[in-house]
Amino acid sequence: MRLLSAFFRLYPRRTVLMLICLLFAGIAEGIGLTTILPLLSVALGEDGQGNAFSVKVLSIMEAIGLPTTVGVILTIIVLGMTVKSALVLLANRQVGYTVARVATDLRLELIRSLLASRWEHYLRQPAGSLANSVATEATRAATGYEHCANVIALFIQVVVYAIVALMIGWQATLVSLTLGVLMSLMLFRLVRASKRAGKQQTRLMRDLLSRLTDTLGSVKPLKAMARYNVADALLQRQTHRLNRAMERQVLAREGMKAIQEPILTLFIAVGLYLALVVWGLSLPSVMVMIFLLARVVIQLNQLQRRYQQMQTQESAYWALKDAVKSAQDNAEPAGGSLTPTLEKAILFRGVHFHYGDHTILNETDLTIPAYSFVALIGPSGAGKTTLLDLLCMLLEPTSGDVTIDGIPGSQIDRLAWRRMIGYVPQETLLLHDSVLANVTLGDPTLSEADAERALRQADAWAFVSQMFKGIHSSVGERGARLSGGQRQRIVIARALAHRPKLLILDEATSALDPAAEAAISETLRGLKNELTILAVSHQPALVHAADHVYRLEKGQLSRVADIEPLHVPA
Ligand SMILES: Nc1ncnc2c1ncn2[C@@H]1O[C@H](COP(=O)(O)OP(=O)(O)OP(=O)(O)O)[C@@H](O)[C@H]1O
Repeated sequence: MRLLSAFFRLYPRRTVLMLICLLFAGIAEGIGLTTILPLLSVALGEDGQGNAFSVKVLSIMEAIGLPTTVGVILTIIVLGMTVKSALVLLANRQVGYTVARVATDLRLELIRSLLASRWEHYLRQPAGSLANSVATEATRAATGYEHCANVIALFIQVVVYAIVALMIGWQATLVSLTLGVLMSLMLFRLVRASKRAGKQQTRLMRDLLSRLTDTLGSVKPLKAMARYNVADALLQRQTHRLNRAMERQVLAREGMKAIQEPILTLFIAVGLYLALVVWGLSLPSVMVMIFLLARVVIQLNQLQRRYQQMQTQESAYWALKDAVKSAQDNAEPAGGSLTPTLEKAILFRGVHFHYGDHTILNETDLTIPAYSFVALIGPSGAGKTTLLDLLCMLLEPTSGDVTIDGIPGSQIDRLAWRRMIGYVPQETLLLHDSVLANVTLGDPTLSEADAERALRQADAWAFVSQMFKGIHSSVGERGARLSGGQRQRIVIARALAHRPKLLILDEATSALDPAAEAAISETLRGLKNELTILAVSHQPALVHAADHVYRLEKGQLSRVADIEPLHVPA
């Protein structure tokens, strides 16, 4: 019931409304049911000599001025059931809407909290696991709410039937109910088995999708080296384990179904034997009892099955909530409130940064004058990307300060600063969409003209305008219809589309041939009047286009005075 209280806290209005509808539906049904026995008494002409319960109901009807005829009693039964159905419909509507809401809210909560988390935390999240949470777990968690609502609805119905049955013959009902509850306790092992299998499903599904996403992301080398059977074997192992978890769920669910009915029927038979033979109740009373207790049996069956399903799905909800909580615990600290400008310079002063005991930057000083072109070189793993991450305020220095136009990073509105940056990463990730969508990323403030300008600046317009539908042509899955160099130019255009004040290029031209790289370097030099450029590169043309070149090595940053002359092939 932890799940119910969690949903109640999240959706109090909807849950209360649903509960009220179900409660009144139960009362309406109860009123309908209480008149079944009096109906039989009247139909059999017992007229005041039937059992005590019928006599009481009929006298109440007379007291409120209702004729005790078969027609009136039947009308009460029909009305009771109609009102009950209408209220159940209202309750189910609330449940249906809430189920959709639960899934949407959980998805949004997870995505928002992850995007607002620290960069180090985000990097630790496997992409497949995130996709699984958004697709599978959110849906399973929402279904959990549906099962939870059904458990409550069935519980109310069982209580109503039991109350009416108790009024007719309390001993027989009590015996049947006690035996029914005993049976539920006996079958509880199967509920626990389902819960365990559900938890396994959640964990295995996460692992499988993480592995699948990684494998699909690197399928080309795997195919080229004929190594995909290794990945395939791994995926198959995980899929089989998942399959076994699902089989355990089916076994527990079907086992419960198969065992429940005969045992409950046996208990009802015991109750009826006692009613008919031992306590000698009248035949109409026993007939109504059969009807009511049969309903109690069916509802109890369903209640336990729904509870079992709720337990199976519950783990998805808690897994999602844990992921959200962990992202929230790792939320980026609130930055400053000052609006940044970039008119003077970016300064690194005595910046120190380490990953664990691995020092990346050691008392580093760096000046990037506004409207200049700075290149950063250094061996692989020296910490160049880390320095860029510090500049984007994705990471924070362990000590020292990064200032923008004299304002320390901690006082700057971090999001406003990032909006001033155009970032071209090492990996060129394109969406399976048009060139235009890839450049604007769906930003409604960017027009087609902005995209065209950016494509021209990135030296991409020549090949884009040659494509079948020009800027509206699809780039294919991950940009598969373009060459590596063309993909890089699209990504550079994306970084320039919103007219950034600082352009950061992290090995952004590594896939270009020397002539194309020289052309882009020239274009970038031409942009210097509009923005500041920091390029991490080993490419000669970019390094030669820069005003200042720095080398990062073993945690130390040094200015490179002389660059070898550049030879660009004709
Ligand atoms: N999130 C991380 N956690 C721990 N260590 C990391 C993390 N990111 C990078 N590193 C380590 O920090 C060092 C610097 O990495 P970084 O990516 O900044 O180097 P780089 O100079 O950009 O390398 P390359 O030129 O190969 O891209 C590397 O040794 C790397 O293994």
